[in-house]
Amino acid sequence: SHDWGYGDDNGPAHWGEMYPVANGTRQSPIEIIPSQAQYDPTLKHLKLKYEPSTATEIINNGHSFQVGFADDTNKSTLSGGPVTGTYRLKQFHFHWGSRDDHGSEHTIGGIPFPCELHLVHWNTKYPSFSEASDKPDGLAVVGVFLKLGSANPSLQKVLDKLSAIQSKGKQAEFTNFDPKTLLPHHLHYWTYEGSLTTPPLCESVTWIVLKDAVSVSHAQMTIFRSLLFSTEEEAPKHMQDNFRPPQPLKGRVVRCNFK
Ligand SMILES: COc1cccc(N2C=Cc3cc(S(N)(=O)=O)sc3S2(=O)=O)c1
Ligand SMILES: [Zn+2]
Repeated sequence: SHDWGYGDDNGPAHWGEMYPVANGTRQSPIEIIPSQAQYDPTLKHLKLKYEPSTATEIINNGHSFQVGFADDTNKSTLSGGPVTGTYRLKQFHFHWGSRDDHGSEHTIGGIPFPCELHLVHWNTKYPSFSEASDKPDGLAVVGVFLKLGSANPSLQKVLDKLSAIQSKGKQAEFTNFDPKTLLPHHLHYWTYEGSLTTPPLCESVTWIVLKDAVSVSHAQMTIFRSLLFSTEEEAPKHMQDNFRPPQPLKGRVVRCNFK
């Protein structure tokens, strides 16, 4: 089948041909305009509880790389914040640019960051991740911006593994890692109802985008770009610019838990 990607003939502008929901009413990412966000005093603080031993493997899936987590228990969960109930951590992954002046999916006041981290959680009211993945309240994704600055030692633990998964389809063991070490100190956030930012683009995501960014160095950004979209057999294509541009808000309101 005509595989989706980020190229000229299979990139975001073409996704609607295979996935009509691409033109739906709650698509992601969006441009976040801080002055237009509504402070909601009823929003709870975000409760993230991650157990490092639940990290299992790191995979190059040909679109990004992701660190997967064992989700058969409530050892690594998200609760509170804008959601009701308990959501289990399934995986985290990133989106980044070919240069340091762009690469994130969400933007703030039209400004992009070089990289954006997504921590994907699913609602335990459903029996499994795949059951949850297409329900309106099925997923909660925490988005974290990475801004250029000093090298991030916690991120480096993940980047050190990328040489083992350079090509599409490669995976390696990856455990004893606490994703909390990738988060900023304060968990102030914007939240809105959206979608997966890649096919199948399901409108099943409660987005929780953190206001504070964490650091990444230029040298670390070049390690992201050393990954390949291509398999070992194909002509090498550097994995970069794997982001979808902001989508129409279509009347949605973005709320925040900070003034
Ligand atoms: C059966 O549904 C499934 C099964 C396996 C994987 C996925 N996914 C696909 C895309 C996708 C995009 C995400 S993002 N960038 O918005 O955080 S998260 C995510 S996923 O849920 O892991 C869906
Ligand atoms: Zn993502």
